[in-house]
Order: sequence, then C-alpha cells, then structure tokens
Amino acid sequence: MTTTSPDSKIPKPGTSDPKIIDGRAIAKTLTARVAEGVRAFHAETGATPGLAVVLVGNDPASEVYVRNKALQTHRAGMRSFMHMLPETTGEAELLDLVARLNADPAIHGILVQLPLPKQIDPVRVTNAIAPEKDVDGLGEVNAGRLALGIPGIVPCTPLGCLLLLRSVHADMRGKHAVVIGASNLVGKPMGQLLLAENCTVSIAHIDTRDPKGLAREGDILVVATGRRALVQGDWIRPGATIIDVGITRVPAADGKTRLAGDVDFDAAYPIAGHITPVPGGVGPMTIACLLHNTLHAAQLGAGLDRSGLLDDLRSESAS
Ligand SMILES: Nc1nc2c(c(=O)[nH]1)N[C@@H](CN(C=O)c1ccc(C(=O)N[C@@H](CCC(=O)O)C(=O)O)cc1)CN2
Repeated sequence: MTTTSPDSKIPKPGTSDPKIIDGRAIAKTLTARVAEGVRAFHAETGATPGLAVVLVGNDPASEVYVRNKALQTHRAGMRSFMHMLPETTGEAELLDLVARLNADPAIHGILVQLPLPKQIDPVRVTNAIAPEKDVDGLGEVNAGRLALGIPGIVPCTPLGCLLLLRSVHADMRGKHAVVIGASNLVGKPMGQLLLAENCTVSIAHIDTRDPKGLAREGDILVVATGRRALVQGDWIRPGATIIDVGITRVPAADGKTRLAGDVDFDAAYPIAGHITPVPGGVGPMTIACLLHNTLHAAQLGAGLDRSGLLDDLRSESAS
C-alpha cells in the first residue's frame, strides 16, 4: 500500500497552494472532456473507442498501472481489452498478438506496458503496432512525426508534462528548458515538445559533464531519470518551474511504502516558482493522456479530427 510520508512537507494536491501544479485536478478535467468526446463519438458513429493493454510478466508496479488504465478506460465510457501474458512469453508470441490487435476493428488503441522482460526487444514490439493505433506514440512513425512537427500521436507522459507546463505558462517562447534524462519514453519526446513551444532546449544524459550546472540554467526543469531525489535545491534556478517525472517506491517508517520523485521536494519547494508533487503530479496525467490519445485515434480512424481538446486546458491563471 502507498502512503504519503507523515513528516514530508509536501502539501497535498488540491490544497490550492499556487506553487503546486496539481496533476490530479488537471487530469480529472482532461478525463471528463475525453468522456464527453466519447459520448459525442458514439452519437456520431455508433462505435465505442477500444483500448488494448498488454502486460508481459508480473512486475507489481506495472500491474497497478495497467489495472488503473483499464478502470479509467471504462470510466471514460470506452472499451478495455486486457492481455496478461506470462514472464516467459517470447517475442514472436507477443508480435503475433500485436498483429491480431492491429487487425481487430473494435480496437482503436494498443499499448504494450514497459518495461518488457529481457528476451523481448521493446523497439521491435512498439514498431509492430500500427501507427494509427500506437496510442503510446513510441513507434518510429509517430516519433518521426513529432521530430518533424507533423501531427501524430504524442507519447503520454511528455504530453502530460506539457499540459502541466501550459497550466502555468501561457507562453514558453524563449525560455530555457532543461530536460534531465534522454529516454525514448520521456526525455527525447519531451525535448521535441518543448522545441515546438519555441523553448531553447538542453537535454542532459548519463555522460553530461555538469548536469547540476545545466539544471541551474533552466527556467523550466523536467526531470526523468528514475534516480530518487537526484535533484537537490542547489540544482534549481530561483523561480523555475519543476516537473518531476520520477516515481520510486521507498520504504516508509510505518513498514508500508511511499512514492518519491527524482526531485527532493522539500529542498526544491522554497526555491521553485512552480513544482509538481509525487504522487499527484505527472502520474495521473499519463493515464489521462492515454485516454485522450485513444479517443483521438478512434476519431482519426473514423475520419473525424477533433484534437482541440488539449487546447482548452490552458489555465486562465497561466502567465
Ligand atoms: N507503454 C508504457 N509503459 C510505461 C509508461 C507509458 O507511458 N507507456 N509509463 C510508465 C508508467 N505509467 C504508465 O504506464 C504510469 C506511472 C504512474 C502513474 C500514476 O498514476 N502514478 C500515481 C501514483 C500511483 C500509485 O499509487 O502507484 C501518481 O504519481 O500520483 C500512472 C501511469 C512506465 N511504463
């Protein structure tokens, strides 16, 4: 079970601290708009968007994420198709399932939960998903479209981070955005999205000589390394906006576990202008954006293009 540490200074999301970017609240608004869009889609086409989620193995965190994805897919009025495969599944077997899902007209979106067991190449699998059903946006077609600035499906976590940033920045033009972490899942697509906002973008990775010095230059700092509390107060430019993508389960004093981010929240909070908490920041946005991408894929498949949902999420308070 997950709890918040009793001695943490992290204010609870929803307590209306203007410094805290409340991912749960923004995700709730997006999810409600997706549900409205699903009803309209059904009224117009008679069809219901369907999402297939594939989990290979029994990683406990992945099991929680896929269960939440199925639950929220149902709540948004869409159909959910779960495929739970054993840890020993071979790549050919998984590719065979992906091919069947590609051919199934009831399925508009396909997501293969990451990480995959070591005998399976994640790049080969994500590239096997039909680009129009690739709601994770991780295949080479959608990744290429993002890099070229052509409309496509955008990966869920970076898209969620962008929406959180837009809730506090009406215009990001000219800001120096520093991304710590260069993964295909978050860091690289995040860099592309920030570039599309006309930010000056730096991406730090494992061989970057002075990540702390680079981070201190950032008006915007997005941290996605999987290294708990890597970013301390002296990594942060005063007034910067901090987006913490990290989620690590750590033992808590009461014998349970709690979630911690890549940013030391208590050290960063007094220095930052705006900051996301963990939990309650980026995580809920990942699932809300998955629902958005599934509806969007269904709309495109039916010849309807209604991608305007996201633009409505700009906050009136953004400056
Ligand atoms: N194919 C993919 N695999 C993975 C992705 C992805 O986008 N596509 N992202 C991550 C995990 N992830 C979604 O799959 C994810 C992570 C966290 C949350 C979330 O809601 N977190 C909550 C806390 C939930 C809890 O109590 O555990 C929060 O931060 O508030 C949702 C989805 C890796 N794999």
